[in-house]
Amino acid sequence: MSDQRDLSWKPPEAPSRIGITLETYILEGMLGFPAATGAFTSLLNQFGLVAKLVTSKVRRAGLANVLGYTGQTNVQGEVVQKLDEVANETLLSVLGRRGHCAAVVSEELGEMRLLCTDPRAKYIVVVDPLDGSSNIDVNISIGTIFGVLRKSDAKMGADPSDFLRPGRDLVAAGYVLYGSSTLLVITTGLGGVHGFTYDPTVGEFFLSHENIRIPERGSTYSINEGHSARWPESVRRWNAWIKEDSKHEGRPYGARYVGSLVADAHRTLLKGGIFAYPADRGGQGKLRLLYEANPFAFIFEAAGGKASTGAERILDRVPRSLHERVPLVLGSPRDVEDFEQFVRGEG
Ligand SMILES: O=P(O)(O)OC[C@H]1O[C@](O)(COP(=O)(O)O)[C@@H](O)[C@@H]1O
Ligand SMILES: [Mg+2]
Ligand SMILES: [Mg+2]
Repeated sequence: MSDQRDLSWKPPEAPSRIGITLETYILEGMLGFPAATGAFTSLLNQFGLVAKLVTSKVRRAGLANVLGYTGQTNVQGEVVQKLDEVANETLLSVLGRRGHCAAVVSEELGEMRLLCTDPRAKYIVVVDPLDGSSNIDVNISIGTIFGVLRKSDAKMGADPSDFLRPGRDLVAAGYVLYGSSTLLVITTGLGGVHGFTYDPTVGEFFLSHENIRIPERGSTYSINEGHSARWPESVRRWNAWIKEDSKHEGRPYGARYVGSLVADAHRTLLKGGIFAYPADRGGQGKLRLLYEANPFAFIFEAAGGKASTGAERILDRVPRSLHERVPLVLGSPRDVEDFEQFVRGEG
C-alpha cells in the first residue's frame, strides 16, 4: 500500500494578533518578559498614555499654541521648543503618578529627576521627550524615545550612577513616531519588536506591526551629507563607496534623510539599509548615548539589526555622563558591517 500521507501538511500558523490593543498585549505578557509584576506592565502602559497625550497636542500644534520656542536653553545649549517642554512635563507627570518609576533622565533636564523614594519603585527611565525638534514647526515627523532600566538595588529613590550603565542593561525600550499616523514601537528584547498604531476615533493603540525584523541588507543610506567636510576620511570614503554605480552589488543606495532620528531610524528598521550620525573629526557626535542611541540600539538588535559607534557595539559602551554624545550607526547587519569595515580602514 503506497504511503498516502499529505506531506504538504503544515501546522496551523499561530493566529495573528494584529488588532490587539497595546494594553492587552502588555498585560498578557506577549512582549515576553519573565515573571513580570504588575509594576513593569503598568509602567510600560504609561508610555501608551504619554503617547496619546502628546499626540493630541502634536496633531493640533498650529492651533494649540505649542509651536515655536519657550525662550529657554537646555543643558545641551539648544533652544527649547514649546513642544519639547510639553512632552517633558507630560512624561514627568504621568510617570510620577503610579510610583513604579523612581527617577528619570531626560534630554530636557540637566540633572536626574527623582520621582519616587519608595524602595518598591524598581525602575528608572531615560527619555528624549521630543525628538526631531528642528522639524516641529514645519510639520515633519517627530517622535519620543524611551528606555527602562531596573535599579541596581532596592534602595530608596535613585542616584545618577544608576543611569551610568551600558545599554545592554535595558529591560525595555521604545519610541513613538508622530507621523502620518501615530505609531508606538516597543520591545523588552525578549519577545520581538512590535508596532502599535493609534486609532484616535477609539483612543486606543492597536497591534499593526507584529514581530518587526529588519532585512539583512537594504538599499538606502541616511546621513546628513551637509556635514561631510567635517567627517573623518574613513566616513567620506564609505559615503563615496555607497554612491558608486555597481549594479551587481546593489549600489548606488538611495539617499533618505528626514532629520528626525525617530523617523530616519523607523524607516531603516522597516525597510533595511543604514542610518549614520558620525562624529566630526576629533568630535563625539551629536546624538546622546543614554536616551537616543541606547534605546534604538536595543530595538535594532532585538529586530536582528546592528548598532555601533562605527568601532564598537553601542550597547557595550559604559556612559561617563548623563548627556554624553556618541557616534551612532544603525541598520541592517550587512550594511553596518560595511560601514565598520571602512572605519577599520579595510574598505
Ligand atoms: O540637523 P542635524 O545635524 O542633521 O541633526 C538631526 C538630528 O538631531 C536631532 O534632531 C536631535 O534630537 P532632538 O531633536 O531630540 O534634540 C535628531 O532627531 C536628528 O537625527
Ligand atoms: Mg533627539
Ligand atoms: Mg529631543
